[in-house]
Amino acid sequence: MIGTGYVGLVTGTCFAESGNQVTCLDIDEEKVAGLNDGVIPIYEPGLTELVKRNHAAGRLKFTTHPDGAIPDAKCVFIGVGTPQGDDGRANLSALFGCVETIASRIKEDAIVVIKSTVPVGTNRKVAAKLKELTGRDVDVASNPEFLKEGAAVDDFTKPDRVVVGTVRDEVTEVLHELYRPFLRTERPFLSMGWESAEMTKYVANCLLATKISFINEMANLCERVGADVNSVRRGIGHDQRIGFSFLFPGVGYGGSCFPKDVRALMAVAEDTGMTSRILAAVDEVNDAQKTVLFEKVKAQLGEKLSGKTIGVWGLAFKPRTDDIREAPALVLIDSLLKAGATVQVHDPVAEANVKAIYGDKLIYGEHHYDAARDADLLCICTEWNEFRNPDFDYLKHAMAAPVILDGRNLFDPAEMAERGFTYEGIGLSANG
Ligand SMILES: NC(=O)c1ccc[n+]([C@@H]2O[C@H](COP(=O)([O-])OP(=O)(O)OC[C@H]3O[C@@H](n4cnc5c(N)ncnc54)[C@H](O)[C@@H]3O)[C@@H](O)[C@H]2O)c1
Ligand SMILES: O=c1ccn([C@@H]2O[C@H](COP(=O)(O)OP(=O)(O)O[C@H]3O[C@H](CO)[C@@H](O)[C@H](O)[C@H]3O)[C@@H](O)[C@H]2O)c(=O)[nH]1
Repeated sequence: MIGTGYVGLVTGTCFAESGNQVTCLDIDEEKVAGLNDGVIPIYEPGLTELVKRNHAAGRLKFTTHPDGAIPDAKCVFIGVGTPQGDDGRANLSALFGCVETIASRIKEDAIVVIKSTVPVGTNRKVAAKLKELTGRDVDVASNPEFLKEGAAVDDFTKPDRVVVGTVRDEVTEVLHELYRPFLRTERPFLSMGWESAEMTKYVANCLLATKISFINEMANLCERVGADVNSVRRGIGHDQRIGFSFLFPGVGYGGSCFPKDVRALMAVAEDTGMTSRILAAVDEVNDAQKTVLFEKVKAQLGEKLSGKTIGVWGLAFKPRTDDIREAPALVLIDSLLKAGATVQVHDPVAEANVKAIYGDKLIYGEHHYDAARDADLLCICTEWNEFRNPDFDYLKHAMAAPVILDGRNLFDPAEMAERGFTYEGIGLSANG
């Protein structure tokens, strides 16, 4: 397994847990040294125990030396990052770097499996590159990953489906065998061509991102017309063609996947001479949604925020992760700091990652009540469970003014009014 990030470490560990011998290779020496000492570099529920158990059992190894990982492998998975490049396209330099590393070491009948999210056409290019470097046809398979951060182990071990793109049935069969332990509850193993597998990953993420931007736009409209988006959600969700999932309005989607994958698919379309107007709108609506809380802050406190103290609950792009990549909270924090506010923050696990960027520009509360203490206003950016049931009396007295702007709709506006708070969510209305 090349790459020990969210995808590589979870995949490698889960394959070890199902009895395979797995060696994880990464260029980050500190990360690998830590993993060999039982230090897990990311916060992901359930992962630490699994890594430690399989490492202790000798089924899971970590190395920075390609020779210690590749020559014996039957399958070489690539799970390195494919971040957004300057032009919006996926940057494949790490991935093709791996291809070079693999080519000189891979054994004759091994399969190279691309797990990273890659633009359509990449598997074909990797196969051509391997042929150029090795002088023979190396088996290449696309195996996109659909896990969500914060639920990664569960998603990997109980997938809704496994998708593989191959050009040879024998390769499909090896991968089916590998995934069989995770497909015991009749979950489908779907085999298709390279391009379809690559496209499946982007289409899944882009449809989910589209749902979020759609409901965010509708929530903003609800707010203007006095409707309540939660009532509307109930009104539409029971229609089985619509459903309830991924229709929670908020401060925009973040993370390392949706923003970059929407832009990467737009670039794929552009390369064919087509403009994806829907994806352009999804991206634009999301960027705008990340500014909604700041607009609400200004509506409450005015344009200039010097002398004002703002509390922020939640920094991670979603709960149960320490990942802050493209997190909406950071967009808000940047605007607050620029307007001169003193910003007090709290996140149950992502604070260290934020501190590494902002240092002493922010005040870090040990407890979420600390971030609200003496604040003129409190913003909620991530729906951590521990924020859902605060002691409202305590909070009201701890704050300089009882004003909450909730980017995740945790509370009921009518109840909040009764508790004596000025409270606004995203598309909520006291009219119900
Ligand atoms: N994070 C997710 O939830 C998720 C889910 C599904 C798919 N994906 C996709 O999976 C891929 C990986 O994402 P991630 O979030 O795990 O990334 P990540 O940034 O967390 O981890 C990538 C790892 O690869 C290592 N690396 C980079 N170049 C290397 C090289 N040449 N050799 C060995 N190691 C190298 C890095 O040191 C790092 O540890 C991306 O394409 C992403 O779009 C991510
Ligand atoms: O109704 C919703 C659902 C999600 N979000 C936001 O959307 C973002 C992404 O959330 P989620 O999808 O849960 O997290 P990721 O870990 O980014 O997972 C997505 O991206 C991964 C990487 O490609 C895929 O593998 C997963 O299937 C896909 O869900 C977060 O900022 C959420 O707050 C909303 O605003 N409203």
